[in-house]
Amino acid sequence: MTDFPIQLAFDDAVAIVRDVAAKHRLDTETLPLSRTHGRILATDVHAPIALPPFDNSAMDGFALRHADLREGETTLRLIDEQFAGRAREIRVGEGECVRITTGAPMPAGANTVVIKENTRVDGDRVVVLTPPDAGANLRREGEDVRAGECVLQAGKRLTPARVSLAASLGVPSLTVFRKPTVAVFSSGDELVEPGLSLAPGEIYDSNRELLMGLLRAEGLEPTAWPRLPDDPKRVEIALRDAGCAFDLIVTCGAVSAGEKDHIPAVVQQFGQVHFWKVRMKPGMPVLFGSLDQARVLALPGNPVSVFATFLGFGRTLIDALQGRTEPRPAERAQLVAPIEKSHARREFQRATVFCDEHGVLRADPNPAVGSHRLRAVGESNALIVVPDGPQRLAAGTVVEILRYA
Ligand SMILES: Nc1nc2c(c(=O)[nH]1)N[C@H]1C(S)=C(S)[C@@H](COP(=O)(O)OP(=O)(O)OC[C@H]3O[C@@H](n4cnc5c(N)ncnc54)[C@H](O)[C@@H]3O)O[C@H]1N2
Ligand code: MOO
Repeated sequence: MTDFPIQLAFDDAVAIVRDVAAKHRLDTETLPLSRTHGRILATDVHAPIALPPFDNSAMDGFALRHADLREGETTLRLIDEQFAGRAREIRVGEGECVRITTGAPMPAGANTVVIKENTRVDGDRVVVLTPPDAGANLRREGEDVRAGECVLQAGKRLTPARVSLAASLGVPSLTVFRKPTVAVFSSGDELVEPGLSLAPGEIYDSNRELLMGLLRAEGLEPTAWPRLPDDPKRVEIALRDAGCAFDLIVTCGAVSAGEKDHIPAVVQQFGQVHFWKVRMKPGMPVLFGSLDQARVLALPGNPVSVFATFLGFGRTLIDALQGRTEPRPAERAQLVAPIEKSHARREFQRATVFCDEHGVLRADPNPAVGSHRLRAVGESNALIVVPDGPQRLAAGTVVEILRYA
């Protein structure tokens, strides 16, 4: 008997990840706007000013009083000019107009802008060739944002558009959740650094680069720890060290049933296992736990399993630690070829997702079988999520996809 769930369903495992991470949500920090890109907002932002902050011209032309215009041509007297920049004290009176540029504040008295191309200028006379509609080419104060409105909500990811919205409101800094610090471990006596030569039985370490890249793609700055040998004491010391210093430990390998799979024992003995082994394929031996101040995501060593478990749990964990409440957009695509499976586990299959000529997103499954076959991951750009239970999915069936490229 264990005091943690084992062999649990994928959705139950995701729920545990979300729950545990929410309880260990990271603290907040206030940063200048330029450093908030990609971060999760921790407090709502209310607009300190309206947007636009004043009525202004949408075009280069002449500001005028619409009531002065007649059918056909109208000649107005050019009395001044107002360019984008500080507002001058100008008033447009009857039969008058003011030269104006895009973004310049509307002078008092004017309510319409005629674009330059619809005029003929002769000294201080401006002939309006065809009358614009009343209020044409104006951008009204507050039409985009009213002062005091909540424009950005806590829990949302700061995209470039959202950061620039804060900038347009004159907000110089934002309070965001801290990014988790991450230690990455690969483990196994068979692993060799690319560039060195292989002795019989050895392989190159590919998972470390895979994890470093996947974590960096999430906006994190992972630290690669020296590779772990298959030595229980060394595994214990390294993981416990990292547990004191990092928010998140991501390991790969040494988590299954082999004699050299030491990671579960260390987490169990010195920390807490939240679950071990999930009904998924590949990635079944995945473990989630806590060690000192860190959450531990221990991924199986097979490269494709690393991929499936990172996309399946890693992203959820990183989001929840950072207080993200805005869900990532769910994506679906139509199968190009049928998929059949007889086992009960949720399966993650490599596929190439593309948009066909009718604008329909389609997923072409990659026929490679085996969680060691990394090449097929590189040749694909998404994982198809094949639901729990035996399935016979015909071509054309709409399936969930997890895109990674
Ligand atoms: N008797 C059982 N055997 C296995 C089980 C099981 O339940 N009972 N599970 C299988 C499954 S499923 C997987 S997945 C693997 C996972 O095992 P581990 O997480 O303990 O990983 P390792 O044994 O250390 O390695 C598995 C495989 O991946 C290669 N590997 C490991 N690290 C790297 C790396 N950094 N770069 C490239 N390749 C790596 C390693 O050499 C092995 O070939 O266990 C099954 N066995
Ligand atoms: O499920 Mo393992 O993760 O087959 O490769």
